[in-house]
Amino acid sequence: MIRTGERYLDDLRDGRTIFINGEKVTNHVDHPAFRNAIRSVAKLYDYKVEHAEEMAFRTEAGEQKSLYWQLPSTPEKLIARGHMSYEWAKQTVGWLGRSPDYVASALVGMITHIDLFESYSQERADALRNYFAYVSEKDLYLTYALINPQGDRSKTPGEHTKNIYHTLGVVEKNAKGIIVRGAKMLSTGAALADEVLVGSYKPLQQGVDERYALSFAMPLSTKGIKIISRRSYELGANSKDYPLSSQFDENDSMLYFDDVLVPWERVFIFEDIEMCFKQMESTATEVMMDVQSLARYAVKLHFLAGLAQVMTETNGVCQYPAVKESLAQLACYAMNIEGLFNSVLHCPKVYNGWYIPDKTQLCTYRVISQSIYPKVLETIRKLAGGGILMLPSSEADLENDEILSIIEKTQYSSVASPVERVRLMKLVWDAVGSEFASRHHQYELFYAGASYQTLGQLYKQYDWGSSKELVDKIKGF
Ligand SMILES: Cc1cc2nc3c(=O)[nH]c(=O)nc-3n(C[C@H](O)[C@H](O)[C@H](O)COP(=O)(O)OP(=O)(O)OC[C@H]3O[C@@H](n4cnc5c(N)ncnc54)[C@H](O)[C@@H]3O)c2cc1C
Repeated sequence: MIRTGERYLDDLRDGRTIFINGEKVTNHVDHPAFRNAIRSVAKLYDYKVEHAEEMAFRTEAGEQKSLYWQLPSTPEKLIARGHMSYEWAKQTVGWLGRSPDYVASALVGMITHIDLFESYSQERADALRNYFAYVSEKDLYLTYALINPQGDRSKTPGEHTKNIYHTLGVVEKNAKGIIVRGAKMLSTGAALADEVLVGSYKPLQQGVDERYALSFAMPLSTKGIKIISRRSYELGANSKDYPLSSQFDENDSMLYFDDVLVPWERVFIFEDIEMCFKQMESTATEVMMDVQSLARYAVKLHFLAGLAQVMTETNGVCQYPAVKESLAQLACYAMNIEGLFNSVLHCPKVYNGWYIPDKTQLCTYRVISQSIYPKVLETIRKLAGGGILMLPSSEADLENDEILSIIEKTQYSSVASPVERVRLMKLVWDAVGSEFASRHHQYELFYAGASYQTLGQLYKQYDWGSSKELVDKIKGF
């Protein structure tokens, strides 16, 4: 089936344990801290149903499924899923990092490498295959939690001797499954998704850290899973004052597992450090997710370039050569990423008959995206000047006749009305200066790993041999 927005909202009323602002929330779907972002996701589901021709496929059994569950058995299928992510990203103008196609793609990347899981354990591979069939059939929305809480980064989790369950680990195993306890650092979308996929992606030490070397998936409503939400940016955010925060705050939460039973049929890796590493490094997990990231990031950069252009038109500065250069720089960043997106879709590598995006190109994307984003923000801030602060405190000011009359006299633009100008500048602030914007800055810098990691991956992946051959060629003359 392909899920509708309504079905998603109904399913999400699952009684999960979620805390925010000192409160245990009972109905998070309608709670003012989460409800708008949840409805933005519901709209994505509806958009997909309305565009099922391009966003869904039929299985051999004739069943209709969302396109992000389709395995890339032909080059066209890889291209189609990339275009689907791009279309979806356009619906949120690139501000929802973890739309449901993100972690679904990670699972697809594991299934294309199911042989690796089979060589590790037939039972665990069967669990993964059955889980994939289940979530794709129900069209569930997954988040993931890979990274361990920082604690002391000079130590591995097992060396946190004051509390070895600071990090999520196994307490015991029994005939039914495993009992796990401890935290995962962040799970973006934990308030929005149905289930969480857990993995481990920080160095673990053989003989010390086996209890943390796990991968499994569970519904977020499972007894014992406690979702500790960060501050909500949509809470109290008027859509006119905060047009992005109020709709697309996808939330990041710490997940605490308070002695949670994970049945064996949901365990994909058990106490195996090498396999945890391979799950991310030797499958298509990351590269399949990265296709969604690239699509979203390209759309976001196009949006930001467009926003800067409209802002400079409104301020009457867009004709200055220096301003045009800054705008061209923004267009250049957007086109650079757009080009990489197209290249990734059209230059796959073949593995076991699957068309897999090229890892070197995607490692390059991660590095470039981290270095571009701060520059984009700085460019827009420099173009903005003080106009993004010379603004009424809130929409309420526009409803006060005395203040409105002053706003109408002072928010001058040759191309926009005073109120249009206020609304535009509020949008710019929400994109580059608000707490939501700041969180996005941090997201783009870290969601794919810290820069020492992304650069390290690219260093490992790059074809140094071919580069050196070029050097040898010229050395010979
Ligand atoms: C907004 C946001 C959303 C996120 N969502 C998710 C999510 O949904 N799921 C998930 O699993 N994770 C998520 N993350 C976590 C993200 O994957 C991590 O932030 C990232 O992997 C980096 O790990 P860290 O934060 O522990 O930083 P650390 O590893 O602690 O690194 C922080 C800094 O310390 C220094 N440093 C640390 N170790 C080294 C070293 N060995 N060598 C050199 N320098 C070092 C570097 O300066 C580095 O930038 C999210 C993060 C953010 C910011």
